[in-house]
Amino acid sequence: MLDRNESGLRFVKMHGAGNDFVVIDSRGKGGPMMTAALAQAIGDRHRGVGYDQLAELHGGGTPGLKLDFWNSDGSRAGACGNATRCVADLVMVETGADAVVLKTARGALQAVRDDQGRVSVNMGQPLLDWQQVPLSGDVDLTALPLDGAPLAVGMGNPHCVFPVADAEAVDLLTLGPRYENDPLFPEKTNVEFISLIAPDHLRMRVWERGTGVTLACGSGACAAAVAAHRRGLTGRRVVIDVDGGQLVADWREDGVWLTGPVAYVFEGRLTPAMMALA
Ligand SMILES: N[C@H](CCC[C@H](N)C(=O)O)C(=O)O
Repeated sequence: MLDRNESGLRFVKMHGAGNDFVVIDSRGKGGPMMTAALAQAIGDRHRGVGYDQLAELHGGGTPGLKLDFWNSDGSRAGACGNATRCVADLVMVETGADAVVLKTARGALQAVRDDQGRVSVNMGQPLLDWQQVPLSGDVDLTALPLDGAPLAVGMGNPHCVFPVADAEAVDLLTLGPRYENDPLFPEKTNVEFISLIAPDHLRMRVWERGTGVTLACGSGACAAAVAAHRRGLTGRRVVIDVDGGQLVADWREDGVWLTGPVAYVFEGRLTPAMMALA
């Protein structure tokens, strides 16, 4: 057991609309320390802390703050909109600023806080070429025998978005893993089912690559907004009802802006026994 004087690796548990994160601060420590084995151990909801994504903040100074993402199965994620919003809030609280730039595999992402305490991040322009999503070839997904004629959208990570009549009725536990692992997606994919509530309002349920069913997915919300707009279902700005709350995705000239709530849950320290699993 850790006593009060013993040091351990500190973390903060946060969530954005129920999409939950362990945030590890490795600033000023000579680089990131996370390994796939440790990420997986911390991600275990029974033997570890449990999370949808782990976000490790590192770097700082002139090169800037950097953010890496891990899924609970120990795989890496190139983008995570909700964790970016949460960590941006954490940094803004610390600095007193109301804007911050975080460098991710997706690029340098700009985040701002509004007067209701919600945090927005510019997730960049969607990647729509098959090589960039990526898909395994130049295939027209609408011609495939996949239910609901999906659209593939890259947001720094792959998404397969199925517009369906009723997202509520979808068997997520069967269809999610089926499409996640379809050979059409060489890096696997996140899977979203969306249905139209109004031209500025969608319902979305999500199966995340490397994690499973989650209560919300920020990059998925961006991909859903892009897919729905391209299908002619919605305008460029949509409110998206997810299992854990509401997100807003707004496809602007400078990229897809994702807005939503952030919440702090607890702080903790990982024991040496957990760290030994690294
Ligand atoms: N929850 C995240 C996305 C995680 C994506 C991850 N599951 C992947 O492998 O791409 C979000 O808010 O954008």
